[in-house]
Amino acid sequence: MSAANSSPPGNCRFAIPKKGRLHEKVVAMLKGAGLEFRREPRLDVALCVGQPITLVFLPASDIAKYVGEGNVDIGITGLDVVKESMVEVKHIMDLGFGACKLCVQAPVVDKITNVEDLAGKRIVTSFPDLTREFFGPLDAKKGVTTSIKFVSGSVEAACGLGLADAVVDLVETGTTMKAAGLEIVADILSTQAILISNPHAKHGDLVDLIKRRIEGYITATKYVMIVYNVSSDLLAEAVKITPGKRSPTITTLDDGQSKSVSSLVLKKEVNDKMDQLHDAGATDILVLNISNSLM
Ligand SMILES: Nc1ncnc2c1ncn2[C@@H]1O[C@H](COP(=O)(O)OP(=O)(O)OP(=O)(O)O)[C@@H](O)[C@H]1O
Ligand SMILES: O=P(O)(O)OC[C@H]1O[C@H](OP(=O)(O)OP(=O)(O)O)[C@H](O)[C@@H]1O
Ligand SMILES: [Mg+2]
Repeated sequence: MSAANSSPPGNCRFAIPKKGRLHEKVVAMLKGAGLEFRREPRLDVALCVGQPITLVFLPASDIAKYVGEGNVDIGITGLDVVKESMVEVKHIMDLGFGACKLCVQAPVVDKITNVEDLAGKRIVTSFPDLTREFFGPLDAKKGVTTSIKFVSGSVEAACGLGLADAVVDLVETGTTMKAAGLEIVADILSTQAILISNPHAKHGDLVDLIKRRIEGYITATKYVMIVYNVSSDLLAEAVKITPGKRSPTITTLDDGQSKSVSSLVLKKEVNDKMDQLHDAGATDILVLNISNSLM
């Protein structure tokens, strides 16, 4: 690394995907978590503003290995990458994006319903170790050896090209699989983006700070604050609808008859909750976005 592309000694190193579909989501998440940075063009490291943290931009598929081997302290990548890398890392938290499944897929025309029928055949994949682990017991049972070949991308094309009888690859919407005339025969793993650290990471305090900041951001994006007024005799029913994350905040209005209630509600449930509160007699119902949180 050149001087401009190196991390100051003593900084916590934090690896994030340099491109691909996880990159933008991770950058938006770090910004929301108050981990601001300036990245110069073409440089793969950037210093965080106000924290001794160096961001290191790496291919998503390499990040688990860097974290596991201690070259960086903490990182974000897919669970699929972590499992395939077969390294020991600490799984700190799920991040709630980048969700997809790793699946065995075979041509629809072959009508394969039992994955055991593929044991002993030719599989092409970007996940050779997970594929070997999956087919190992099936091979042992049948006394055959499945051929597993690695390709780095465009995996689904392998069957059409006559290179494979089936593939193992990620399925998100299923569009790529269907376009290639394939269907799912078996699921191997459900994956999403996760935060990982080296089990012996030196920067425990900074790892905790990153975890706390990201947790706060995730909570803020998942919840909204609902505020409403309700007469004292209807309060108990209304509070059942909005019990909050811990418990609701209840204050008495100046009229002495009514209460004002504020409570955290899951964003995806807020419209139903508003309808239910209206039916329970609540008025002046407001929904407020949360920009950040620390629980
Ligand atoms: N539809 C998807 N296909 C592949 N990976 C996905 C998908 N959705 C989420 N992911 C996650 O994103 C991770 C990185 O995949 P992505 O394809 O973005 O990186 P990449 O392969 O480095 O980029 P590219 O394909 O542009 O070279 C995967 O390991 C997986 O955890
Ligand atoms: O179910 P879908 O929504 O269609 O997504 C799944 C596809 O996306 C990924 O490929 P990517 O776009 O990364 O291209 P690549 O094969 O070049 O890696 C993955 O390897 C699948 O091919
Ligand atoms: Mg890809």
